[in-house]
Amino acid sequence: MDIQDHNATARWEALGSRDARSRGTAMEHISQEVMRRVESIGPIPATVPSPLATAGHSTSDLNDILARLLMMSKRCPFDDVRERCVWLLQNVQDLGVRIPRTLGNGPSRFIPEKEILQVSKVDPRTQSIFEDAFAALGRLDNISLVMGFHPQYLESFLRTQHYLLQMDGPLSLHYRHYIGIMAAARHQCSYLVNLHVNDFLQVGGDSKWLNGLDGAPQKLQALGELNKILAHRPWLLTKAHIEHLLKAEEHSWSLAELIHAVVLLTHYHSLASFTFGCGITPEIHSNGGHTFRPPSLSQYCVCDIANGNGHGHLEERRGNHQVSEVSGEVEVLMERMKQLQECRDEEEASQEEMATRFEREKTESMLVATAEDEECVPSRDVSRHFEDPSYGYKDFSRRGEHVPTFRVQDYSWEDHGYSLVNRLYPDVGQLLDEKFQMAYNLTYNTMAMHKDVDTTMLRRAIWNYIHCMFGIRYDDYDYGEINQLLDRSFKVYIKTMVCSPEKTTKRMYESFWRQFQHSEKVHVNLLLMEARMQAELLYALRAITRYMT
Ligand SMILES: CC(C)C[C@H](N)C(=O)O
Repeated sequence: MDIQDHNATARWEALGSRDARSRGTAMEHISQEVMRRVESIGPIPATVPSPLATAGHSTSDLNDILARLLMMSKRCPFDDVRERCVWLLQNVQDLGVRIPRTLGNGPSRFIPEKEILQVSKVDPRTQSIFEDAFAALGRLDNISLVMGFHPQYLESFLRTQHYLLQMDGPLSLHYRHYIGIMAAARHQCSYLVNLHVNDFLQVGGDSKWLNGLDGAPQKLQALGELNKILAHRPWLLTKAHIEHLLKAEEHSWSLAELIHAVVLLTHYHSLASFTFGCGITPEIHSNGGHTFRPPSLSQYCVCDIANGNGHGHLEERRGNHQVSEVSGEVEVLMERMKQLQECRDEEEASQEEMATRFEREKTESMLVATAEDEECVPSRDVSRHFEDPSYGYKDFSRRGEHVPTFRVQDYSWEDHGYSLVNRLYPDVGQLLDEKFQMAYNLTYNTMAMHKDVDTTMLRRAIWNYIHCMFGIRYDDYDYGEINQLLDRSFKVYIKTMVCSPEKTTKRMYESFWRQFQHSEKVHVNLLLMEARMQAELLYALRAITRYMT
């Protein structure tokens, strides 16, 4: 059974059906084919180092199937399918074939697996969100599992993503996934690149395009420039860039197509931020998610070690020591919030003073160092084909760069961006708006162990700080608050995660907000991701509006 084979694919997809009978039939077919395939290879003693290597070409298909079964046995939200997959893997193993096991410890390198929701133990609402996600894409990915800390948000996120990728829209399906690949590759996010390479091939995309942007149609090649600017310096976008895409004679984009592309690009840039910010691990069934080797070998991935992520235990121990040093951190922060609240009512700074505070914060944010100097291991996956040597990442260091100020009074999401998107790509403006609001307003009124706290001020500071890094200014916000509420290590994390997400390390994740819950750090990631997406969108939409008028 070839995994790309159409019938086979349909059968895997049927495992996501809500109807238990269809799932049962699909599972029956899969079981028979797996067993047939195993028998055709013949019983292989488990002592042979790579048991399937001797059996030639067909083994890689079998390996893929086994990896997929392993993924299903852990991640399928339907109990019956999970149980059958475990049973099937056991049977295959009994025949003397080595089955894969998962590498790593769950969906995130930063968050212990036991703290993340288990598909088998969720409340009914989350269960149904997981089932929908599974039915739509035939998987429940690690991103969704980690977002599962915030089911309300997850629902809105998945609804939007489903609409952008699978529902009626200006762009064809393979274009959508290809644009996702281009965007994720800008940040060397092999996790997202791998996911969408699979999807791209599944919807009939041409594998030649995967050799790099040169292999893709000119129309997509032309999007490369927009992709780069949006990802790294969106304030440089002008109407000339838009005109270039819309007026290219043969390979031109329609306005509606361009909006679709822009939304996809910004969605995947910011999702790459989330992926690195939460240390999302490779999916079980893709490269790096499982291994056929026995335990003890390949404990660490070389790249983890190089990134300072290989010393889990050591860091944990060190972490415990630090807890005593930082106790009180939350209380100090809460005290500051209280004071700011009180002062707010007293003094009003002048307009000039407010503008100066913004400029100061913006300039300072440029100077916050990311992990630029740390060695970064070049990734060896498909994303390297998309790199453009003329646009090295070093060039994108924002240190000391002048970013012009963008006044929300002149162009805002609510008054301008939203309606432009809705006009050209119906419903998407609405979906994005709901998602932004969801992220912006989400609160449980908690701060670490404290309950009944109004965290508005803190969440506002985070959102506005990200927009400030992009030069976006709200006239009525006092940027002096940011310095009171966000400390240095938090700013380093934010800057890295937003500007060069691939450089986020476990150490950075651990060194900010040490007393907060993991769910709160994921919450922070949602704010960062959505604020970044909105900032990029604002620049792109403003350029489009300027072109149109
Ligand atoms: C990001 C956190 C400060 C959010 C906080 N736990 C809340 O419920 O509002």
